[in-house]
Amino acid sequence: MTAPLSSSTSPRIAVAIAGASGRMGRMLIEAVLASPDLQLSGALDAPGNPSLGTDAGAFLGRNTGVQITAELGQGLQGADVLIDFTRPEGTLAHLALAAERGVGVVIGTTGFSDAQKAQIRQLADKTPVLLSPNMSVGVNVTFKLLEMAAKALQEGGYDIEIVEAHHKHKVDAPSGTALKMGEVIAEAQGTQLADRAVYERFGHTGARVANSIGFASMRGGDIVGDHTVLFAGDGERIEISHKSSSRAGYANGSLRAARYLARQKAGLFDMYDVLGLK
Ligand SMILES: NC(=O)C1=CN([C@@H]2O[C@H](COP(=O)(O)OP(=O)(O)OC[C@H]3O[C@@H](n4cnc5c(N)ncnc54)[C@H](OP(=O)(O)O)[C@@H]3O)[C@@H](O)[C@H]2O)C=CC1
Ligand SMILES: O=C(O)C1=N[C@H](C(=O)O)C[C@H](O)C1
Repeated sequence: MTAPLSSSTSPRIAVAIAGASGRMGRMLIEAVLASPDLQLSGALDAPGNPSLGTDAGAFLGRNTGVQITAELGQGLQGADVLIDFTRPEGTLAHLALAAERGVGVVIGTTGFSDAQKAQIRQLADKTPVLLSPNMSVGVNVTFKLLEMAAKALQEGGYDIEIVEAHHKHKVDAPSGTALKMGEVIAEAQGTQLADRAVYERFGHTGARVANSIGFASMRGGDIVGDHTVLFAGDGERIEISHKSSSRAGYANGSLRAARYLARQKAGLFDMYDVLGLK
């Protein structure tokens, strides 16, 4: 299963990647292959994907000996941890088999419904699962800054707006990160995002609803991921922004999450656990 490293007594962590030919899948394969403590054990992609049957390292001109497959059992063979950046329905199918086999799952996929999140929580009773809409260290530190700002700015009538921009291929809006920012802020103020979120404005909207949290999404070109939270008061405004210029931060965070999950028993975790921010 996992081959020992020649220079170390610890066995390498066997990592499978789902969404292997996607934007994140490729970043993750490259990052795993560059990590001496990790071993690529499997690569999954969607049925019908043109990459099926090819070597997972072919896009790098490398032969890894791991073929991309749509057969879940084969993709999870020998894995300690699966890292999944696909779509909600794919992730849930992967997680169901991983939970049966006790394989840990790092979930980067966004766009889950509340019912799908409940299924993830249930399956996390059987295997360690880490769910985070953003694996980058910087974004998770930004969540903490927002927690502090939301508490400090609760009085004084500060209006809160969350603006995000992503590449033209992104299929969900608002981004998972923007929604999480809204949840963090609402919770820090002792409220629920569902009671405050305004996702659309068009036409004669009337004046801004007091205490609402507004969302706006832009899509275009190759923007990796920008998020800004605006706290707009009378006579001043505060903006807290994070901008990703590369997907490497997401991949590196995911590998840290995989190393963390490999040491856990069943349960649901997030990047605060990995980064010690709880
Ligand atoms: N948490 C984080 O830090 C980050 C999260 N994301 C999220 O990760 C996800 C993937 O993003 P990205 O890599 O840009 O997307 P891509 O579209 O580039 O890649 C998705 C991959 O998953 C495959 N796939 C799609 N549907 C299924 C399915 N039902 N079962 C199995 N495989 C499937 C796709 O195959 P095919 O093309 O054949 O459909 C493709 O190979 C998104 O939800 C995105 O929001 C992205 C970046 C960072
Ligand atoms: O689809 C993307 O690209 C990204 N998705 C995540 C999200 O929805 O928040 C994370 C990051 O912003 C990139």
